[in-house]
Amino acid sequence: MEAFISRKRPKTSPNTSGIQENPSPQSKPLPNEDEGSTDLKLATLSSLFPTVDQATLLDLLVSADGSVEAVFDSLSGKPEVGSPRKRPAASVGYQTSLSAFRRVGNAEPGSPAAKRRVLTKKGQTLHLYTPEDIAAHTPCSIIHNFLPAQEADNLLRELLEEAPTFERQTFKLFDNVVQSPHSACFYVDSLEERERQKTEYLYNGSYLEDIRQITPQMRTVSNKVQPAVNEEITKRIRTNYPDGKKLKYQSPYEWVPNAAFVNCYQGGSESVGYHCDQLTYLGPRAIIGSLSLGVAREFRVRKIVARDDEEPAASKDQRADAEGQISIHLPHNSLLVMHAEMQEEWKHSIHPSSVIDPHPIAGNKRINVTYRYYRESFHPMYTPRCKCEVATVLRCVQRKKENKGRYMWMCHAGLTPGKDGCTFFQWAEFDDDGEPPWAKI
Ligand SMILES: O=C(O)CCC(=O)C(=O)O
Ligand SMILES: [Fe+2]
Repeated sequence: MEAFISRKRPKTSPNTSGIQENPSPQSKPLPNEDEGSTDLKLATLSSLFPTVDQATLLDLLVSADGSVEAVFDSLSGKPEVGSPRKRPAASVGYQTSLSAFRRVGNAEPGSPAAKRRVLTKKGQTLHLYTPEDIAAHTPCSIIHNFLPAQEADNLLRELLEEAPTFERQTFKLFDNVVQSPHSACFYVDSLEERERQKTEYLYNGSYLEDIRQITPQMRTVSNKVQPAVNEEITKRIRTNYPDGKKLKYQSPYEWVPNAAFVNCYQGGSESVGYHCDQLTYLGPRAIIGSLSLGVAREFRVRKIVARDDEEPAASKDQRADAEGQISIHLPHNSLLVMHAEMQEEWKHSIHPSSVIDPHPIAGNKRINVTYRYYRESFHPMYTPRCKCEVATVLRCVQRKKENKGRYMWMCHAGLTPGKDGCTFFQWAEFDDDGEPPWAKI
């Protein structure tokens, strides 16, 4: 079984704008290596169960790790698996929950142990659509149709007008200077903060020149994102974390968005590669609220696999693929919350796509607003400085088993194109709430 999920699915994006979507997207065929085998399996199952719709069969195939035999068993009346004929029709066209079909073994149904069963396999991609599946299998939660339709459309229109002046960020990757394969711009709450940002905060070793003040519409939306994200955080702690307690270093205080990166992806080829967001100004166990507008795209996540120092250096791809990846589908007007486990333990990306459904307002563009909480105690005037005389970056050890989860301050200048930087290194200490020692002084 090479791969089990086709990226094809019934075209079902909700049309919240009330405008007719273009029924014939101008899209190139997708060179999808998975397609043949999955389609063949679906066709086989369709011929065996002509009354069961294709979306249900695909759900079942996913939950059965691609085994036609297991799906056949399930549909032939095995007790663990609910009868798909009794399933209510999905109100929107997303995949209905996999959980109804999951065999939970000895774990209590719905318990974190049952939920956290690894569904992905080496080299494969598990596609998730429903809030239940996303919360159960990733460190994220999603709210579909987050804003009133008109408000989402208006914000999209406004940001589409701004987007042509956005720039591609440049950064240093090993010895090369590379450009991000999409454009972005940074927005902050006030003009004073804009000035502070321009002169005090480094990003990839440089000061940002184009920083804008959030628009009144962005502020209104931010005021709605704030309580929604806080509610999701509370829910996540209660249902997913050991003993229903926040994680060590996670802030117990309210999440207050005061800055936002707005990203624009024009066409399916624009993307962002696998990365973790910078914790330098957010602190450990940061939480991010990410609003998607326009064209629906795939947000892919994968867990970082730690390794021993003695282990022979496996190839990067081998390690990356060790647990497969998960694709979260982000439709227009969805709010994704990246929870406290995300930045330290997982990587995320926006996957390039050969096929997109044009959006009635945005055409081939996707706009994304990532709301962030810059914590005062992580202002660069407080954080350690290196020999280059600039504030350092905060990193978390992710791969080396020995120190996994420890934080460190490192020289920023090594990230600046044209600069080498120094070798400054200092372990970072925080209290249980993620506050640095100077916060108490
Ligand atoms: O476009 C997205 O949904 C994600 C963007 C992202 O990862 C970032 O801004 O750090
Ligand atoms: Fe990111």
